[in-house]
Amino acid sequence: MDYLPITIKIVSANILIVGGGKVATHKAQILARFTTHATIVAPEITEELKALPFHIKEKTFEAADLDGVQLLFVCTGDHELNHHIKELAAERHILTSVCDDPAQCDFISPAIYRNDNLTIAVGSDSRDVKRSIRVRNRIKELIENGTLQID
Ligand SMILES: C[C@@]1(CC(=O)O)c2cc3[nH]c(cc4nc(cc5[nH]c(cc(n2)[C@H]1CCC(=O)O)[C@@](C)(CC(=O)O)[C@@H]5CCC(=O)O)C(CC(=O)O)=C4CCC(=O)O)c(CCC(=O)O)c3CC(=O)O
Ligand SMILES: NC(=O)C1=CN([C@@H]2O[C@H](COP(=O)(O)OP(=O)(O)OC[C@H]3O[C@@H](n4cnc5c(N)ncnc54)[C@H](O)[C@@H]3O)[C@@H](O)[C@H]2O)C=CC1
Repeated sequence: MDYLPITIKIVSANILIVGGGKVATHKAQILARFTTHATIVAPEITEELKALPFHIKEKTFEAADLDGVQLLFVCTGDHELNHHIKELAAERHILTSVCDDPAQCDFISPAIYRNDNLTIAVGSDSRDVKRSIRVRNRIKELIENGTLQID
């Protein structure tokens, strides 16, 4: 067990997503349910991502983009670049998640079901993300069809 499940107050945190493709978009869409305060940096950014209320920097990543960042999602499609960004972030003690390398993640994102203030977060210690999604979906279904009472 390498991961402690905690919930982090992010309302005024400086969050950066590097990458603007499919994965960055799904991370940003989930993040947008919790905050309007985040920055995206990538030379190519999807229209769905641009539609979110985040600060968009349409350019190649530079080390200076890490200035003041507290929580970092590294989501480019380039494995070597992701690794390099993680190293720069580690020097700056920034909590970092690397989308294509669980072993490099300081934190990992669970599959979330949220109902008002109740959050159910399912994780597999990064071992089996499809299982986490499956179990979250089952819990959601049981709650929404009334089989599992949460009140
Ligand atoms: C370790 C972790 C790190 C992290 O990203 O935090 C990680 C890593 C990887 N994911 C991969 C694949 C996919 N991940 C998703 C989706 C989600 N991934 C999420 C979490 C995590 N993913 C963390 C582990 C959590 C745990 O402990 O179980 C979710 C739950 C939460 C979120 O992203 O916020 C979110 C669901 C959101 C929702 O439904 O609400 C989909 C489906 C989709 O995209 O639709 C696919 C395609 C699957 C397919 O192949 O069908 C690959 C292989 C890439 C490859 O092989 O190329 C890696 C890398 C690897 O494992 O090596
Ligand atoms: N953690 C997760 O949940 C998942 C992770 N993955 C992994 O995520 C990785 C990314 O996949 P996609 O988003 O589909 O790739 P993609 O090709 O759609 O997007 C790549 C993004 O990286 C950006 N980029 C490239 N060079 C850059 C630079 N120098 N600076 C800043 N941004 C740069 C591009 O502009 C583009 O926006 C893959 O390696 C895949 O294995 C895939 C599915 C889910």
